[in-house]
Amino acid sequence: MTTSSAPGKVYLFGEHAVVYGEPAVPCAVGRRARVTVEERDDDRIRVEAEDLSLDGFTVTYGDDPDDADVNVPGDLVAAATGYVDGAVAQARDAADAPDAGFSVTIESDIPLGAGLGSSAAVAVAGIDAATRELGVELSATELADRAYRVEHEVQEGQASRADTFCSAMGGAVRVEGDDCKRLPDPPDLPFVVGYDGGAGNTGELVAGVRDLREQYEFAADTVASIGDLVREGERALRDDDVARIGELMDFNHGLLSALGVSARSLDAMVWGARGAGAMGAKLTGAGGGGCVVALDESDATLTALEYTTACETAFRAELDTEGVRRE
Ligand SMILES: Nc1ncnc2c1ncn2[C@@H]1O[C@H](COP(=O)(O)OP(=O)(O)O)[C@@H](O)[C@H]1O
Ligand SMILES: C[C@@](O)(CCOP(=O)(O)O)CC(=O)O
Ligand SMILES: [Mg+2]
Repeated sequence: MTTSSAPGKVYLFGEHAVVYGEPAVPCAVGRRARVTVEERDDDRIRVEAEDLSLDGFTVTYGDDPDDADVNVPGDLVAAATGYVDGAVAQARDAADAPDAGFSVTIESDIPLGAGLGSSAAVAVAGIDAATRELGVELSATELADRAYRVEHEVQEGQASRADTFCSAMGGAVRVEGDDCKRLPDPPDLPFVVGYDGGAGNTGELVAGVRDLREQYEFAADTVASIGDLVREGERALRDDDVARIGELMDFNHGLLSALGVSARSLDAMVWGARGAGAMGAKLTGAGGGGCVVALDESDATLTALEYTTACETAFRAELDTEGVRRE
């Protein structure tokens, strides 16, 4: 039995635009997905995922999800288990063990589909645990690359390396196309997260931005402007200028909103945070519902979010310098 964990993340800047080759800066935070894998003596996969939105289920299946001995349609199971299936496929490939079967248990304190990168954390931790269970050790960069391929496939060919690289390496990272690196000395940022209790569908939201970008030149310009904003943000990070970082987060939220990926609940939380004096506030990740991230050293933003109707829970998040971890 082998267990690995990997962190979720918040985007300081650059989600969505990063899919089109602009830079982005995600930061790993101290909420993790833990994946435990045990090799089976048959070729089946059994997944226990209490947090999955199919009301918590246990499912056993072979190659065909329609065989699943669970009382829900095969395509629903396939959608919900896409990242786990992808992780298993990557591990089988890496270990040259195409018929390996696994019992997989997932425990996570990252809300699902909320922009905190639960999918990347599950993919990274899942590949690491499953390959180690088969006696193969991959480096963090190999894990990041294989987890990226999983996200790329599940998100139907539209994914960046940002979430998976950040989850595998930890810390604050910079991703631009295939060029991924850790930022050497990021400032200490007082992250506050507000969560509306909902979720957005990453694949659909990414497709919505792609369509707008194809339809309108000014939407393509908006994506390019996010790239300019991220480059300005990198200068602010180098200068430890937290006030400017916050101002740029506000601007980034506006540009994401123009691209149609915000939501009433996300806007309400952003304005709740700003009203409480946060240095900056924006949605994080794909949007549509889920989380916002704000910067505030004091407790004012946390308290204001707790009193914002749209907000289900609010919490502080610390930068997690550790990526994938062998438990
Ligand atoms: N605890 C978990 N157990 C099983 N699968 C999970 C878990 N957390 C995340 N996932 C997978 O990741 C998907 C959510 O990923 P995504 O839509 O990209 O949102 P995000 O990455 O922002 O959380 C879920 O539908 C599920 O397939
Ligand atoms: C919208 C996007 O930039 C980030 C998605 O993040 P999340 O899955 O919502 O946590 C997509 C991507 O980079 O693959
Ligand atoms: Mg995701």
